[in-house]
Amino acid sequence: MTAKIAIIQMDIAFGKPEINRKIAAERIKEAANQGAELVLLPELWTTGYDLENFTTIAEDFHGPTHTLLSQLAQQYNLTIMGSSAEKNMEQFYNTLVVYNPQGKRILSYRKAHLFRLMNEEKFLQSGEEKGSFTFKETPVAGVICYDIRFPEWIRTHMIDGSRALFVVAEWPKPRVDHWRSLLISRAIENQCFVVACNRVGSDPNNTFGGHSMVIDPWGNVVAEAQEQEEILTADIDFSAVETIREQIPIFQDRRPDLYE
Ligand SMILES: NC(=O)CCC(=O)C(=O)O
Repeated sequence: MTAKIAIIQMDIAFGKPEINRKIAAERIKEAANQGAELVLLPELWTTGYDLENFTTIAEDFHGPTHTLLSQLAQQYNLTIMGSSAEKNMEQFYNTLVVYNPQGKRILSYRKAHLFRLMNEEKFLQSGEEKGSFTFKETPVAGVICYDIRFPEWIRTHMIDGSRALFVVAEWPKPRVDHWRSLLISRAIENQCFVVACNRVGSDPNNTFGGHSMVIDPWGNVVAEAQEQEEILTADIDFSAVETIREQIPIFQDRRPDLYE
């Protein structure tokens, strides 16, 4: 099973969902014209880290961001994913959603590991559920930014059979070497594709590093953006995962009796 993936590496207008929705809709159209079947938007792509204003700009699943994603997914026959500010019963979450080509929301994954350096724990609740879903009949998973520093969390998704890990992020430029190394490590140790979308530009507190990437299950970087806005595309062939898992059968050779 093969798929064309598009990563929308974009700047984000701080606390301005309407502007971000307009720009993202244009980029999604461009990606669709390039033949993309799955489009990845960054972490908190509608608001950025304007956490203090989440009381007014966060949305439930009936809000304009979700209506737009559902409509665009159907219009362009695409799967679309990205995280945004979720409001639920006066609680707030950083939530990754996936809309399928029928416009149905098939995943809502709340970020499990909140990042203190960007004050998430002061404003947000963390999630408890995994980010597993199915894309083109293939089990895959999605997580959010800081989550990639927790290999044990990623492994729980891979033990369930995932063939690809999708990551959305707002990862600051000073740690972009960590971003690259962590993503490559997650691909090698889990023998899966890693498809990762970071933002570019700045907010009042950080400058973000870009370097969105597609990595194959051997750990080769098959596509990588630089530090400007860009639509990065790649074709991925999920059968490569089986080939590598047969060559070095780590999932058979694990010793959970020693470490679980
Ligand atoms: N938005 C985030 O979770 C950032 C994570 C990060 O920068 C890190 O170094 O980890």
